Amino acid sequence: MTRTVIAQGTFDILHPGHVHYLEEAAAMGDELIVIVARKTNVDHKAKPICPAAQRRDVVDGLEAVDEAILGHEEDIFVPIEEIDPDVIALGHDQHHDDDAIEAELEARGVDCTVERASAYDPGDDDYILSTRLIVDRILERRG
Ligand SMILES: Cc1cc2nc3c(=O)[nH]c(=O)nc-3n(C[C@H](O)[C@H](O)[C@H](O)COP(=O)(O)O)c2cc1C
Ligand SMILES: Nc1ncnc2c1ncn2[C@@H]1O[C@H](COP(=O)(O)OP(=O)(O)OP(=O)(O)O)[C@@H](O)[C@H]1O
Repeated sequence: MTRTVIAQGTFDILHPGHVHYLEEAAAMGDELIVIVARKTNVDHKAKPICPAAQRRDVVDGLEAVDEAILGHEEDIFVPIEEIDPDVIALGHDQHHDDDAIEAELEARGVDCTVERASAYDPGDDDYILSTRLIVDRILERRG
């Protein structure tokens, strides 16, 4: 049986931290589906610069990813119910609470484990491993 893994995030300006996260998530199963967040659901930080369809298309092009889809606008558990995954891979710094997600999955009858991916360590202090920090650097150098 195919073991399906879900990863999720904004993926506005891609960097090697994203690649690491998605490769680690893919290694948790046989198939990786990525849910790309809608702008309306990005409310804990600055809104993404790139349109949702563009962010989805770039993530979809990564080797580790079998399919990238746009998230639901209102209820983030609707795609999860439809896909019925075996694993949800949370990013190392994703603000979601593991226990709260597990409780919601149980309430909706989705039998799925929740795992945390690790932070990427490239062994090089020059790497910029955050969309926000890339934007800050652009403004500093080109603004
Ligand atoms: C299990 C799970 C499912 C999600 N599904 C959706 C979704 O359907 N639509 C959406 O806009 N955001 C969804 N999100 C939320 C975003 O992927 C994301 O966590 C947040 O909006 C952006 O923050 P981040 O990039 O810092 O993680 C989901 C998050 C989790 C943990
Ligand atoms: N350096 C990193 N190492 C491992 N995973 C990462 C790293 N950066 C981002 N991720 C993961 O990639 C997913 C999507 O990240 P997101 O789109 O929020 O980018 P971000 O660079 O963390 O954004 P920002 O810095 O603007 O908050 C999240 O699950 C996040 O944990």
